[in-house]
Amino acid sequence: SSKSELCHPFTVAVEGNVGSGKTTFLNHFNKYENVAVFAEPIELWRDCDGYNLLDLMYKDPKKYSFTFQSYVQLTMLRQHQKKIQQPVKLMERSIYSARYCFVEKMSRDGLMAPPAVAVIDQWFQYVTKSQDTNLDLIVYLRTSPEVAYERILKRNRSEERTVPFEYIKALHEIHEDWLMKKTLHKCNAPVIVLNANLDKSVIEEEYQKYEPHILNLNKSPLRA
Ligand SMILES: Cc1cc2cn([C@H]3C[C@H](O)[C@@H](CO)O3)c(=O)nc2[nH]1
Repeated sequence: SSKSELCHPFTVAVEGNVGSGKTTFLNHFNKYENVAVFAEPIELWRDCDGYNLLDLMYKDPKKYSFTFQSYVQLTMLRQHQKKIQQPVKLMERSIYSARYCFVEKMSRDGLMAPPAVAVIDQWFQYVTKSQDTNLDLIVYLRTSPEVAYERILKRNRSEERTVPFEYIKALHEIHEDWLMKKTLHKCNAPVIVLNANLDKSVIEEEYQKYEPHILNLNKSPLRA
């Protein structure tokens, strides 16, 4: 592979609501040796120097949203910066969904005070301008909020037990604004949209449809 590939591999972020099937998607691509897969560093969020920041955030969002999202931004930066040998890097979410979806939501809900949002945003602006966090492709696992919520209940992650449907519905709308309507902030890369409502039994075909794009096999630009 050329030197340039080693500096900046073809970087794909899979984005989507909570419960949109990102882990299933990542597992499908784990089998390709040309792809380095980076799941969300949720275990770091559950144990930052012994503190489960994810649990603290859900239990007392007003008090811990800034703390949690500040750490999320750091851990996502580290994922963007990780050097790999493979030509393709596939990440679960990105520093962009951290800022544009989750910080956005907490700001709108008044769970993160404006001064805290300002500090997170200053860091976000500095980091995305001074580091190579560029994405070459976003894969949007698009679900209905109902399907996403159903999966959250089935998965039954302990920290998510108190998450109300309204939160998932609002996060869905924010993802739609960002990735479909493109009215929320600028979108940093071409977006391919998958129908992630499909059941696990048939969704592999949906993945296969886009494998050439995700594995960067077509050198031609994305067809509209
Ligand atoms: C980038 C990013 C991921 C992310 C996940 N989360 C929450 C949603 C899920 O309940 C859990 C795992 O994705 O963490 C969050 O609040 N803020 C986030 N920011």
